[in-house]
Amino acid sequence: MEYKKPIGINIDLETGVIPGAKKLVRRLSDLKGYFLDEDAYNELLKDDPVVYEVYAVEQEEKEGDLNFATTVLYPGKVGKEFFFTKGHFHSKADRAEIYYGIKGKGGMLLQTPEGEAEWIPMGPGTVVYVPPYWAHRTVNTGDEPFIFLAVYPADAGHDYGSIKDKGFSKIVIEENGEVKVVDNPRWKE
Ligand SMILES: O=P(O)(O)OC[C@H]1O[C@H](O)[C@H](O)[C@@H](O)[C@@H]1O
Ligand SMILES: [Fe+2]
Repeated sequence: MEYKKPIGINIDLETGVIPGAKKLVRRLSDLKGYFLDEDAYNELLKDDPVVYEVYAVEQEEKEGDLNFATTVLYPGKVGKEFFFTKGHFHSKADRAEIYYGIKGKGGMLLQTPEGEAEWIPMGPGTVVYVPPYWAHRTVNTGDEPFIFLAVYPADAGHDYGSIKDKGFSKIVIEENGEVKVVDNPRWKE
């Protein structure tokens, strides 16, 4: 039997960087069609800001193994809508996930395949259990980077399809200086 080497690694709690991890950068241009306000999107696209970065330590897609990743989700808005991650179901839909808030302020939108949504506010120290079958998207509702850790089965995979096409049934916006979770006017059943 060949055993893998254990890993012990320090996350930089200020920047979210995991040394040696694979880095993924998502800019606004990678999120075409995701935000409601297309005029605001196109205006901001001139600068094409980085919306989030992911530092992932991933294993082969095998049952029983675990991946982990930090995400640095930058503050910002497209119109009234706060910056968010794309959001996904797992390709193996029954795979669960754990998130742990490290820095900044935000939350998670979760949604069943039938479109029932939940909002869980997150800050440093918040643990979120994402049950099997729930799509999940994180949102930065603050004015500094929102940084968190996620631990997920190595064979979970990402299924972006239906969220890309239909979005979430709720959106997270700023109105009169307040964070509000409201119905998505463009939500399609
Ligand atoms: O893949 P997104 O929905 O864009 O979210 C960005 C990333 O957030 C977390 O770090 C998850 O652990 C990753 O699996 C995911 O890729
Ligand atoms: Fe996930």
